[in-house]
Amino acid sequence: MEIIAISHPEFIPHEAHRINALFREGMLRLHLRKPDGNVADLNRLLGEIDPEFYPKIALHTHHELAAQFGINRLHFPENLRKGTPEFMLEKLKNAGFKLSTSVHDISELNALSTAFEYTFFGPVFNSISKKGYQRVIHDDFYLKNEQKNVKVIAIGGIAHSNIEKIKEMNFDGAAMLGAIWHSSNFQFLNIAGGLGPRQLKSDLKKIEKLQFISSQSAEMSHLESIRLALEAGCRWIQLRVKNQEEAQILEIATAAKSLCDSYTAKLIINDFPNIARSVNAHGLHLGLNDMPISEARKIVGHNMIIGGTANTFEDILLRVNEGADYIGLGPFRFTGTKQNLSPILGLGGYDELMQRLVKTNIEIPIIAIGGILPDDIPGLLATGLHGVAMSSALIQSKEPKETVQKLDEILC
Ligand SMILES: Cc1ncc(COP(=O)(O)OP(=O)(O)O)c(N)n1
Ligand SMILES: Cc1ncsc1CCOP(=O)(O)O
Ligand SMILES: [Mg+2]
Repeated sequence: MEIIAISHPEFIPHEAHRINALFREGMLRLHLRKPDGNVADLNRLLGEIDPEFYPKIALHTHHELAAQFGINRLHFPENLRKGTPEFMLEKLKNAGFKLSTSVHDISELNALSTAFEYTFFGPVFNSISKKGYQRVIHDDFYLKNEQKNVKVIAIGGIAHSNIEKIKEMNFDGAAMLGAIWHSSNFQFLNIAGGLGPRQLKSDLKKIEKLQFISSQSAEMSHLESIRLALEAGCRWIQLRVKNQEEAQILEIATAAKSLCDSYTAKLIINDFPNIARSVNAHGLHLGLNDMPISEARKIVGHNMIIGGTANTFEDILLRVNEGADYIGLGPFRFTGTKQNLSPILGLGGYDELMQRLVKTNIEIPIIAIGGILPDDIPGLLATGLHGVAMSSALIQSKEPKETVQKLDEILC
């Protein structure tokens, strides 16, 4: 659940100072919306905002200021969107701009260009700041995943007290205006209800550092391997069932979900978006030969983690563009757990790829996978990656609890 702030529509006293303070308190994104503001006043305000926050600002008007301030987020209000040809939006996206827009008619949501990262939709409640701006949905409204082409952020009358309702309605985030600027308390974390935006996002999309991959053998079923990992202390589990009917996998997934729930562990389903959705899993993992991530999003929604496999730098770029939340990069070395392995990367391969990511400013959690042993982890972490996924090393460990404890210490 993302919380986005929208500026006061007029220029207000000490505005830059307030904006800087809100960013320092944890605000992640500000939409600078001054519908009647002239370019000189907007220029002055931007000049007074701390440049470290420019990457978190989206411009609603006077997009020509973006280059001068190094701003890469552009918002297209409804009329501007309708007057901008698709090729222009694509061109901006390909040039590295993050685009957003606003929609007021729900039927337009699933026809939106995927050049947009997200859209505002509303008013979902009666507006706090705009008198007479009445809500367009009812209390029992539910936004179906099939209705969305891009992330949908609720707008209009959003306050701390109704954020839970917004989550229940299946919005991907909420945009606040009146609750911020009409509040006597300018502490952003208080306004968002003690749930800072970082925390709200991290609750749902936090990427853990140790993922256990289930496996089946003559001695152990998938569910038994998952129980072993949970008992050992692992709290991020991937159910990876091969060569079984989907109906049977759904049955195993349902049992895996309640097992994980009883240990407050997160469950990722490998390969099957519909099963991930049916069992309300925490996430889904897709390989390069599985359904594209952008298509799977339409099934599982934007609140579910989707991991994508990569073996090369080009694969990583593809996964990032598709909207993956983490990358399973591998294999590190040969493993019998998976058939048809991609080329082995070894430590040198990870080192090279991680350096290329830093050089190109790409930030996405990278999870190493494939034949990893506990002693490999310090070297892997030194390349800058986020965590590891393991199967056989945990299943074959003589003391799984001690092994997970040791891994947690290294990975924390
Ligand atoms: C964390 C993680 N990374 C990579 C994979 C491999 O996925 P894929 O390439 O689709 O191969 P299969 O696992 O489906 O055989 C993964 N499962 N998890
Ligand atoms: C699913 C997968 N993808 C690449 S290697 C691998 C298997 C990981 O298991 P192990 O840790 O036993 O090698
Ligand atoms: Mg797969």
